[in-house]
Parts: sequence; structure tokens; C-alpha cells
Amino acid sequence: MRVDLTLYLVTDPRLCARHGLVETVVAAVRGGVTLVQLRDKQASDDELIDQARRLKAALAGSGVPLIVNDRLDVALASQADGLHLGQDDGDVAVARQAMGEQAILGLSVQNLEQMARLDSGPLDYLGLGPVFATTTKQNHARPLGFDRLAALVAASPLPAVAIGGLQAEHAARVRATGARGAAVVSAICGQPDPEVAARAFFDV
Ligand SMILES: Cc1ncc(COP(=O)(O)OP(=O)(O)O)c(N)n1
Ligand SMILES: Cc1nc(C(=O)O)sc1CCOP(=O)(O)O
Ligand SMILES: [Mg+2]
Repeated sequence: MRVDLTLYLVTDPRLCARHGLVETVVAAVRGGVTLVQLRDKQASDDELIDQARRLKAALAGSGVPLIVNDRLDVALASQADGLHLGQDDGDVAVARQAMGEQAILGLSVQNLEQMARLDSGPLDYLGLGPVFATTTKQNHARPLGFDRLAALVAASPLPAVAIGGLQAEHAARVRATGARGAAVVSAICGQPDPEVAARAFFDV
């Protein structure tokens, strides 16, 4: 499945609380976000499914797909458009089988060793990071910087999106590495105006 990774919004429950989850996402889509991931490590199963369903309804007609982080069961229950898994979040082949051929499947890769072991067959894209240190994700891997990001992109058999500490001012540098775009949390979620914050990624 072809996926537009140009500006990938990953949600955060605390940061999105400023304007509300759905309101933040809808405003960010007005600002040009091309893909949305629901990421909430605290929500109960029922809350997560409810959030996913509300986001899916809010995104209907926008052409922007909804991806669920970590949870195949929630992605299936909410009829989300895709699933993003980390290295220890489950088997990508099992996820593809369960989600079907039309689903968008992404995997996180942090280093060249993981890239070399990759089973890219079931996947549509890779999330590469963190580019910079970030307070949004606890216990993240060692930051890559742009040079190691570029080496990972060059080794990637799939379209890749960069993540971790990225701001609008980094958009051009990210694209120069060969990555298709930037995935961001705090550069949009929790900003005074998420629409303006998203649009800033296209202004540079
Ligand atoms: C687009 C994108 N890239 C990477 C990640 C990180 O996934 P993971 O390593 O599983 O960490 P958590 O997000 O689950 O904490 C991502 N979510 N999205
Ligand atoms: C969810 C996530 N994954 C990362 C990784 O490196 O895999 S970094 C990250 C959080 C990115 O948040 P912000 O844009 O606020 O820095
Ligand atoms: Mg994960």
C-alpha cells in the first residue's frame, strides 16, 4: 500500500489534552498532516478503541489514514487503516495476515543491525529514530543525528520516515537524507495552534 509520509502526526494523550485529541488531529490535518498515528500508552483497551473510532470518524473523507500504535487488537476492533509496531511489539507477518493486504504496516528501526535483520515483505514503511533526544518517549535509543539517519535511509528497502525531536526547521534536512518525511509529536500536539504548527513544516 502506498503511503504519504510527508508529515506524520503521532498523538500523545498529555500534549493533545490542551485542545482535545480529535480537535488537535483535525486542526493538524487542515495544516497538511498526511498520516495520523494514535499512540497512548496509558489508555484502557476500551478507551483506546473509542479514541481510534472517534479519530477514524473525524478523518473520514480527508484521505488521511489512521494508524494505531502497538496494538493489533485495537487496530482490528476500530477498523483503523494501519498499525505501527516496534521491534518488540509483535510479528509483522502475523499483523499483515490479520490486517489484510490493504492495511498500512510500519515498523521502527533504530540501527543498521535491525535493518539487516528486517523482514520487509509484510511492511509498507519504516520509522527511523530518534534523530534527536526527546522527552516525549521514555528510554529511547541513542539519537542518530542526520548522518546516521542518512545511512539508515540508504540501507532501507522501504520508504522511511524520521522521528524524534524534529521541528519544522528540520524538514528540509530530513528530506535531504532521503527520508520521505518527518513524524512528530510535540512539534504539533500541545502547540497553541496545531494547524499553524503543521503548516510550518511546509514553509521551509
Ligand atoms: C512513525 C513511528 N516511528 C517510530 C515509532 C516508535 O515505535 P516503538 O519503537 O514501538 O516505540 P513506541 O512508540 O511504541 O513507544 C513510532 N511510534 N512511530
Ligand atoms: C514515539 C517516538 N518514537 C521515537 C523513536 O525514536 O522511535 S521518538 C518518539 C517521540 C517523538 O516525539 P517528539 O516529536 O515530541 O520528539
Ligand atoms: Mg511500540
